[in-house]
Amino acid sequence: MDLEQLKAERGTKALAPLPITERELCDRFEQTFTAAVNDVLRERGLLYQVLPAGILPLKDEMKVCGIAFTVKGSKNLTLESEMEQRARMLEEIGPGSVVVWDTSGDDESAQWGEVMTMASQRRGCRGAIVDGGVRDTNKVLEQDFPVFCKYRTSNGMLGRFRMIGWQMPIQIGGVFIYPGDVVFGDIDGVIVVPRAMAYEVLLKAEHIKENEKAIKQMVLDGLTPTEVIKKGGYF
Ligand SMILES: O=C([O-])CC(=O)C(=O)O
Ligand SMILES: [Mg+2]
Repeated sequence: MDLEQLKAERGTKALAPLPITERELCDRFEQTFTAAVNDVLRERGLLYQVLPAGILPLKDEMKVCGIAFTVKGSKNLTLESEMEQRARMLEEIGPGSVVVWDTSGDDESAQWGEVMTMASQRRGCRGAIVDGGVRDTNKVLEQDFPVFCKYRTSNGMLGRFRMIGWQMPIQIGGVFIYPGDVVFGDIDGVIVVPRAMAYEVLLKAEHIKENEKAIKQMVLDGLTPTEVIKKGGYF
């Protein structure tokens, strides 16, 4: 076993350079849709980039793309320095990020709420994706901040759950997420695009969006599904 090789593979990698700014990249992804991005990743043989289907937006209209700021935690009854630790995490969130929570499968606590929304939004955060819970839901909704979660609960995480760390590799369902990856969520759920291929995937997703306009026009023009396929269309 080559431990050094494994460490290099799993460790936090230097961020792969992008040919456009992160902001433009994420804004342009948000003009596409997750199904298009999914089709591009499928062509590359990446079939498992989607977070578990139960992680959905608080509102159907919510859409977010951002740079993954990863957080990991688990059920834990200890309280010592929990608030200070959480404050440190929130203060490290950078502009353009989306906070992504690996909760080790938690099913009872809220890892996100009203005040965390306010604090992270002030730091330029674009949204939060939680494989866990959200509370203060009405107050989060008022802030027009996209949040994707598995459930809603009044259970604050203090004394029930705590962070193990942040900006580390995480795993949600079968998906590995590294800090700096591109995460994109809409009404169909959340997909993770490895950073090194993000620009290329964006261009292809934009192409799919354009191409599907022509396919939809064929259907509107009265072509049968068989005729659509013969003309290069698909569903
Ligand atoms: O500790 C929590 O559960 C989060 C919370 O209520 C908030 O951010 O307002
Ligand atoms: Mg609160």
